[in-house]
Amino acid sequence: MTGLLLVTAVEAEAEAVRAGLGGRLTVTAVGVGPAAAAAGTARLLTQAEAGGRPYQGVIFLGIGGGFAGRVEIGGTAIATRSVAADLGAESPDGFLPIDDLGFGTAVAEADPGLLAALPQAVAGTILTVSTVTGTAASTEALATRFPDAVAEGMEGYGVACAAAGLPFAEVRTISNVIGPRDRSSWRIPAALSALTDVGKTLGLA
Ligand SMILES: O=C(O)c1cccc(C(=O)CC[C@H]2O[C@@H](n3cnc4c(=O)[nH]cnc43)[C@H](O)[C@@H]2O)c1
Repeated sequence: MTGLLLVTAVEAEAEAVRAGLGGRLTVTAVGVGPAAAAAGTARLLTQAEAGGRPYQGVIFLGIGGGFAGRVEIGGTAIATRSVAADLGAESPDGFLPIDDLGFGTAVAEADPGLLAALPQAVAGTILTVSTVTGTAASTEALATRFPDAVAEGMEGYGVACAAAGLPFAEVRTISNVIGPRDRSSWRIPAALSALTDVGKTLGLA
């Protein structure tokens, strides 16, 4: 596929994707968290537009946490939608997303055309969080609010906002189970290897 902007959060993820792409597309690290990733993506899109070679779509690729029983470590999750899980307001009656506050939407739908170019994988909602989930209580709260959520990361919704109407998709390869924080249990090499496999699929599309 030509004209696609591929972005990751960090350089190690970009290198992993590049290893699979075989030079057929470029991939750029745009920063960790929704704000940095949105700003970095917007800059790349603006530069391409100014250079007369606008992108036709944006795919975010990165490692992420997976909900237990929904996706395996080393597996791949594809977002049917990217949802900013902590964008809204707390209330005594529970969390209120910005959709309920009248400030737009916390939901970015994936583009069906881009999904068709991605490998077969576990599909579902991928949550965007500014704080990595790290307790049993917050994991349970998210799993209850989002029964179809398969994974979480820190950039997807931000990148989708920067894409501003361009086709968008998010891919997460799973480095860790979402739950009580235990950094020693993260399997980053397995997740990076899976990102290389995703890159191979994209390089052939
Ligand atoms: O330490 C390393 O070698 C290394 C290599 C590649 C990536 C990393 C990161 O820590 C990337 C930060 C990135 O990870 C995403 N992430 C991963 N697991 C979760 C999670 O459980 N909840 C939320 N985000 C997660 C996140 O999108 C960060 O951008 C380290």
